[in-house]
Parts: sequence; structure tokens; C-alpha cells
Amino acid sequence: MAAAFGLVFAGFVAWLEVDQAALLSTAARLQMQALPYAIEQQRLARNLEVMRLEGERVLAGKTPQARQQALFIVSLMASHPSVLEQRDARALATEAERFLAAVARSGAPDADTLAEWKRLSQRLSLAADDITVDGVSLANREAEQMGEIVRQARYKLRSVLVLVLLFLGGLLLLIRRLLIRPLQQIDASLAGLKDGTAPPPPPGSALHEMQSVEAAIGQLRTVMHEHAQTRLALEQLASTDALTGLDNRRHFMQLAALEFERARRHERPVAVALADLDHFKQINDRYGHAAGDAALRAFADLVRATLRHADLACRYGGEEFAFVFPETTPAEALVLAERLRHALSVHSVELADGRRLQFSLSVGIADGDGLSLEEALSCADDALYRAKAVGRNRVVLGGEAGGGRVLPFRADD
Ligand SMILES: Nc1nc2c(ncn2[C@@H]2O[C@H](COP(=O)(O)OP(=O)(O)OP(=O)(O)O)[C@@H](O)[C@H]2O)c(=O)[nH]1
Repeated sequence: MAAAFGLVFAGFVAWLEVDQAALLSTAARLQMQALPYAIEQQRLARNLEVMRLEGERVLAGKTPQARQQALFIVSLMASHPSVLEQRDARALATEAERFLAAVARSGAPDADTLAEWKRLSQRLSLAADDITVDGVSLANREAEQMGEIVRQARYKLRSVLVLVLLFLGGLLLLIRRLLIRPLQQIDASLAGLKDGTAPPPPPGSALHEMQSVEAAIGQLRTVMHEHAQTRLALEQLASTDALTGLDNRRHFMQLAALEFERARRHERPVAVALADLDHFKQINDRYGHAAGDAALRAFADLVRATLRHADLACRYGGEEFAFVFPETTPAEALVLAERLRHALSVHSVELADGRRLQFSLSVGIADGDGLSLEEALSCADDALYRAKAVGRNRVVLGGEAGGGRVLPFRADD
């Protein structure tokens, strides 16, 4: 496009240069020929006019001296180089000079002489007019030609201006299509690349360099997406118990500490619980380790289905599980734990050989109010110990909330 524009533009410039040369040569002609010619013709016309006027004086002269003086000037004009150079003027001037010389010699003119002079005078006057017009018309023609060249040049300049505007408009459109829009798309893609989910910029540019950038962003997106997936997977691994899918103990302790801090700051209730599957060793021994694993997974599913979304649950270790119940009083925690215990008591796990396995749960609960997380867990551990001690498959509220007593909370299954 730039090359085409350059060619057309150069053509216009060359065209304008032709006009400029024509203008210069016309101006030179006007200066060197037309104006001197006009001045020469003016001089000739003036001489003929002077001849005519002096001829009038010859005819009107009262004395021979006056007529001779006027005739002398007539002769001077008739022999002027400007008159002699022009054939028609010279002939007319000679004719007038001879006629006036005769008149000057003969004295007072008669009617025929006056009539003859009148004709000669008219011819002199007309010749002077014609010569004046002729001199000016050449200069006029040259001046008109210069005006025409200037007018043409103005049209051409306007055409060049329109061409330049069209080129600039086209250039802007191209820049927008090939550079600005792809850059905006690349910018949007870069802005959304943080999580690796941003789509790569659609191919928007015909420019090779821009396509390379777009392709690089597509690759970067893929790498970042994989990186984000890997990071998520690692975070999951680092915070989740592989067997049950519940939070692991380390992650649980972090979340629980935050929850305790929040409850303490806002003076809100919070409760904790420790749960232990009963006689789990027997399950392993009787049905095998895989059955024990299946039981642990089934219990985790039950936890997820039974507890509220805001409750925290983790595999605390082995067959032991820990819970934090935010915004929950000890009495409400008892209800929650009992709901879980009851759900397990009516649940059975189908083993690989088709047999169904049933097992129970003991839970110790503690009020977190005024305690640290560790203190509350220790209190719940005591309650769990008591639940085991008084027969298992029950929920026990420990600490002061339990009134210093073991409170078996066992519903009828
Ligand atoms: N299958 C399986 N068993 C586990 C896992 N973790 C711990 N155990 C077993 O769980 C059993 C826990 O037994 P104990 O601590 O004696 O307690 P228990 O048999 O449940 O008896 P109580 O707690 O007093 O009711 C051990 O035999 C462990 O090997 C596990 O991930 N999978």
C-alpha cells in the first residue's frame, strides 16, 4: 500500500513539476517578450497619435512658421525607429508626412484638403488604437495562460491532498486492524492469564510478529494452566487425607485456629469434637485391612453428608476424627454429633465379598468458649475417653459444660 501510494504521489509531484516549468517559461516569455512588445507598441501608438495631433496643428497653423514647426515634429515622429520598423505604420506615417508637407507649403487648406486630412487623421487614430490593443493582447494572452496553469496546479494540489488524506485514513485503519486490536486482545489475555484460564488471543493480525506474540501467549496460557492445575493438585495433596478425602490434621489445625480466633474476637460460641470408630482393630482383624479402609471412607462420606457446610472435619489420625462446629453451643454440638453417631449406627458398608459391615462411633465434645484450640481438643479427648469407658457408641460432653460429669447422650437407635 505504501509503495502504491509512493508511486501515485511521485506521479503527482512530477505532474506538478511540469506545471511549474510551464509557469516559469510563460512568466519568462511575459517578461522578455510580451511586456517589451507591449511597451514598443505603446510607443508606436503614441508616436502616431502625436503625428495626428501635430497634423492638426499643421492644418490649423496661421503662419508658415507655426505650420513648419508642427511639420517638423510630424517628420520627427515619422522617422522614429518604432515607426520605421513597422511596415504599415511606416507607410501610413510617410503618407501623412507627405500630405502634411504639401499642406504646410500651400498655406490655408481648402475643403478637399480638410476632408482628406480627416480621413488620414482617422486612419492614424485607428492605427494607434489597433497597435495599442495588439501590444496589450499579447501580454494578456500570456497572463491568461499563467492563470490557467496556476488553476490547474491548484486542482492537482487538491487531488494530492485528498490522496494523502485517503492514504492516512487507510493507514490508520490498517494500524488499528493489524496492531491496535491484536494488542488489545493480547492485553486482555495477559490480564486474565493469572489463573491460566484466559483464552489465548484469537488470531487477529496478519502481521507475522503479532502472530508470534499471539502464539507465545497461547503457549504461556497452556503452561500457566498446567501450572495452576499442578499447584491446585499439590495444595489438595498437602491439605487432604488421601484415604478419606477429608482435611488432614495439619490443614485442619490451621483452619480450626482461625475459627477459634474469629470466635474469640467476636465472642461467638464454638465447639469441638473428637470421634473414634469403635473396635476398629477387630474390623481389620476380622475383615481385612481393605475392609477397614472401606469403613473409613464410608464414614468420611457420612460426615460430608451429615454435617453442615461451615463445620470443619478432619481425619485426626488412624480411625480418629476431629471436628470444629462454628457458631455452635455445646448443646447444639451434642445434637450434631448425635446425628452423626445415629446415621452411622443405621449404616452398613458393603464389602467386596458382598458381606455388609456395621460399626459404631464414640464422640467426645468440648465447649471452646474461653479455651485455646489445644485445650478444647484435650477436653474433647477426655470426653471421648469417657465415652469409650462407659461402653462406646455414644456422645459425651466434657469439661464444665458437661457439669463435671460424664453425660452419655445416647438416643435409642
Ligand atoms: N484399615 C485401616 N486400619 C487402620 C488405619 N489406621 C489405623 N488403623 C487401625 O485401627 C486400629 C485401631 O485400634 P485401637 O487403637 O486398638 O482401637 P480400637 O480397636 O478401635 O478400639 P477402641 O478405640 O478402644 O474402640 C489399629 O488396628 C490400626 O492398625 C487405616 O488407615 N486403615
